[in-house]
Amino acid sequence: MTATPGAQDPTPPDVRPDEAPPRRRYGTSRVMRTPDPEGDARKVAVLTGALPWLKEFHGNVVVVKYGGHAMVDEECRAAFAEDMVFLRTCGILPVVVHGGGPQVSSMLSRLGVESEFRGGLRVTTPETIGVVRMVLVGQVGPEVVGLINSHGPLAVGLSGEDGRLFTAERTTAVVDGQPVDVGLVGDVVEVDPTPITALLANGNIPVVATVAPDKDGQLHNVNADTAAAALAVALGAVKLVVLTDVEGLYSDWPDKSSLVEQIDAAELETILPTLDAGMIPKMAACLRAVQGGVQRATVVDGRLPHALLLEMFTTEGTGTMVVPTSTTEKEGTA
Ligand SMILES: Nc1ncnc2c1ncn2[C@@H]1O[C@H](COP(=O)(O)OP(=O)(O)O)[C@@H](O)[C@H]1O
Ligand SMILES: CC(=O)N[C@@H](CCC(=O)OP(=O)(O)O)C(=O)O
Repeated sequence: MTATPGAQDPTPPDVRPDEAPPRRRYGTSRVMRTPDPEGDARKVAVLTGALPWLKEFHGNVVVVKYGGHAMVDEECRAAFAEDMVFLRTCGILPVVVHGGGPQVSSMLSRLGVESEFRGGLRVTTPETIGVVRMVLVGQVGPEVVGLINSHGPLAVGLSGEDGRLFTAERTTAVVDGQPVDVGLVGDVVEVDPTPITALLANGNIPVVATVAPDKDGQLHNVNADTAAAALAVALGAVKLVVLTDVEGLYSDWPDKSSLVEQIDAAELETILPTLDAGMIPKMAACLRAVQGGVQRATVVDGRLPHALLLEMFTTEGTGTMVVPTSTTEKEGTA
């Protein structure tokens, strides 16, 4: 894969929230606060605790994969949009790669086409690739852009086709260790990050839909986890955060007490062939990201409002964090 790293903009333009909070008034109308030293101490601890992470991420690219299953309810969707504007306002450079698998499946079912997945990848035919593009680029993408822009007019949508952001190459799924044909499904073999770096330099939040042409112009369906990892590597991102509909990776799925808090690349590579369905492309993407130089890749529960902020700005973090091989710390790895 060819890539141009180092897309960071160390001096992002001043990005202001759309409205300043109301000022407390002094003078004749006195504000009578109920004393709450414990509450105040907690607030101060949260704010000062975030400082090391704000410093670490400032001016750096963070790729956020927003899965179709994480776009669950209004509260979570609004929290996601607020979080993106929060990051940008702090001088961090979020790049959103969105999914939309459930939305594609629901459109196909309305058209009388049953969805089939193998090894976590949708079997995509010349007839259905148009529907995939229509839903991802024409429906889900604009919805995510609109959501973010209702909290600050920063988001701009594009797809792997725009400015030749992605070049795809036909790939196969892996089922029981064997390659299986899934039709017009691609892997990202080349990234030209110019359209993204231009948007970042302009203070925008790029929102990427994951269809991409191959070198002959044939459109392919690219799994959004896969595309997010390729983009994170190409942009030299410090972090990949994958928002989904589980707490993280369970070592003994579906046993909910088996959540993995941290796993290194070597260990993940060993267990990857044993994983199921949607977790295959997700964990393969995290592995690809850290092996490609991204410092941390984390799978986070997108059903919890602001889980992304918890993950990024607290020492404990949340979800499952993938770290490069031989990094063993948990403390201090938000
Ligand atoms: N070991 C595992 N740990 C957690 N989830 C798993 C595991 N194996 C399979 N899954 C399934 O993978 C799903 C997440 O993948 P997917 O549905 O593709 O999400 P998204 O739309 O966010 O990309 C979970 O909802 C869960 O049902
Ligand atoms: C090849 C392949 O499987 N493409 C995915 C693209 C969307 C996606 O990845 O959406 P989620 O992140 O919501 O699962 C699909 O057609 O469903």
